[in-house]
Amino acid sequence: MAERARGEPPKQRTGTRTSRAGSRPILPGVPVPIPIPVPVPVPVPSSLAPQPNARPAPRCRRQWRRWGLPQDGGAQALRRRRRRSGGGRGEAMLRASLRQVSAALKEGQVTPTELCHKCLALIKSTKLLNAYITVAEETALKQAEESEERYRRGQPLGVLDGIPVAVKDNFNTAGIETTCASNMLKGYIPPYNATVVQKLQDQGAVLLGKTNLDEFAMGSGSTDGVFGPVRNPWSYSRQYKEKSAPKSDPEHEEFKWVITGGSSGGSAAAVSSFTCFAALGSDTGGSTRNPAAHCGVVGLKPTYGLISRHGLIPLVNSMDVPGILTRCVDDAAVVLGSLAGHDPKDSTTIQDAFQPFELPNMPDVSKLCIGIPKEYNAPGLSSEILAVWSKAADLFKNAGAKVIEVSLPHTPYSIVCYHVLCTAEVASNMARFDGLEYGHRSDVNESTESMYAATRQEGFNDVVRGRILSGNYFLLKQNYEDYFVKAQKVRRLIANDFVKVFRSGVDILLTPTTLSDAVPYIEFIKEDNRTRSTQDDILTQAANMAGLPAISVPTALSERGLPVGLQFIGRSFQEKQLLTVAKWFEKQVKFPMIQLEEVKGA
Ligand SMILES: NC(=O)C[C@H](N)C(=O)O
Repeated sequence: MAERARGEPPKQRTGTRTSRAGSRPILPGVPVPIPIPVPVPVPVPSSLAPQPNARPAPRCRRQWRRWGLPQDGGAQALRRRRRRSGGGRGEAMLRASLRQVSAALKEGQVTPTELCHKCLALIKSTKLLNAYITVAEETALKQAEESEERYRRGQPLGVLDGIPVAVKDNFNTAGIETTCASNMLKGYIPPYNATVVQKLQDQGAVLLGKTNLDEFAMGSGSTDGVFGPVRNPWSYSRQYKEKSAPKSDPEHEEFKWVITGGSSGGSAAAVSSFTCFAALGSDTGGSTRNPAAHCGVVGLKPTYGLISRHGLIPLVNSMDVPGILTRCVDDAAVVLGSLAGHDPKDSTTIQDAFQPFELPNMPDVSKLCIGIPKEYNAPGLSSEILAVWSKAADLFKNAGAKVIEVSLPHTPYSIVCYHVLCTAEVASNMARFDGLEYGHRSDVNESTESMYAATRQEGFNDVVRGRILSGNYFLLKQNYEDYFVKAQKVRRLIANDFVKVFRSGVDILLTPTTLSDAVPYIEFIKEDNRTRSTQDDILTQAANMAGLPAISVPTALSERGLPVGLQFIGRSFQEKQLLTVAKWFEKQVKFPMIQLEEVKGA
């Protein structure tokens, strides 16, 4: 039976409603004006050093050390790492990439059970991060033993055989509690696996547990779940502590830590803190890419329809996709290969079988056209992120790619449009939680109506109830045309913007993922985090409304010593091209991983 690791209860939010920009409240229904981009001179973060000759980075020991990328499938490099780290079996493995650890498992350098024990121990010692809601220790060890048996007997192996993974707690897992971080579903043990969970297990993955999130994935902070907020592992990094952790704030000592972003913050923190090698998130308006950017990991949102949603507890059916969080782009390609393809249980999935692909070792971007959408220089974008973005564009130019400014003119409407469509679908999706079919049922029983009302009052937090209220308002007969139908039309315009740009010859769009680096929790709860969340999604929502694939790649460390990610958006079902460009970029920027010792001290 699954054992739970839970954090403190959510803290009360206080304070006034202001936007991140500090001055510009964003009201539903009011389109956001786009400012003329003003170039601001800012220091270039050192981890994004200019690369005048954009040759692919040499595949040398130094590069491997920084990135942990495999040179020989990874086994040889892992042996070296183990020697350097004093020979601790498993310990050095934790920082390895999924591909490296897979090679090490095949070479017998480590066994699935050793690896599983190491991950479980690290989950315990990093409990403060609150990344996991449920740690499925028994199930994980059983799966690891089964995998070990397959290795021992020389049986056919899956691509993820013996590799510890984690899954966001809004995917159904047979026999393991699935809560959506909500009182409504506490204690719910699904009788079946989501298709993606089943596919992970079919490939031999070891499921360590279920990761924390905002209630029903509504939010961009991972602060709004019933099991408490998730802490960003980078809060404990040397860089952050030296550069910006508030020095004296005894009253709020425990809130120096920064948020992970969300809503898949638990998954991002789990991958970033080395407790698993890959994790599933979900992405409806940016919930995989946003926390990936804040936690310094790769976050892939695939094309809508490429991966089955069956068993993912729905938020916005027309936009939800399972997301993939890994430590490098190559790993994201491996996980994508094991999840993608038609599912008879989800009629929105592609009909064709998906051909898993390997990314080229030396990606070449010199023949590509990279589009820089000017509207993504949105209100509230920090000057530091603007600088990282423009530096990244220079990298592509220096590599011989054509880099042009493009316009996606309807982007400013995406927040409003998303708000109407999201809440309308939320209102309809949440109707099933009525105290009869699933989850919580109130003791109030004077009448059916009072039971319904009390169940939903006790079961949902105010973010969820707020969205249900807005959604029902937009769906009222007298409002439907003015809001829902109009938003559908705007969604089409937003999608058409992308079509036009890609038809004009642009291969990939390059944008920031978030408006700023992660903020301390204490600051986050002082402001109205819903306004902040809404704003934060402006750079990611449009890809969901257009159904396009997008990936956030960790790029630089901010002045405060926190990760900054950039986003690439590709054409529908062109994941191979998208990931190839992302891999090239990843090799150029050499983003530093956090140290295992720093995380352990969390
Ligand atoms: N899962 C998501 O992408 C949700 C999105 N951040 C929202 O609050 O609607």
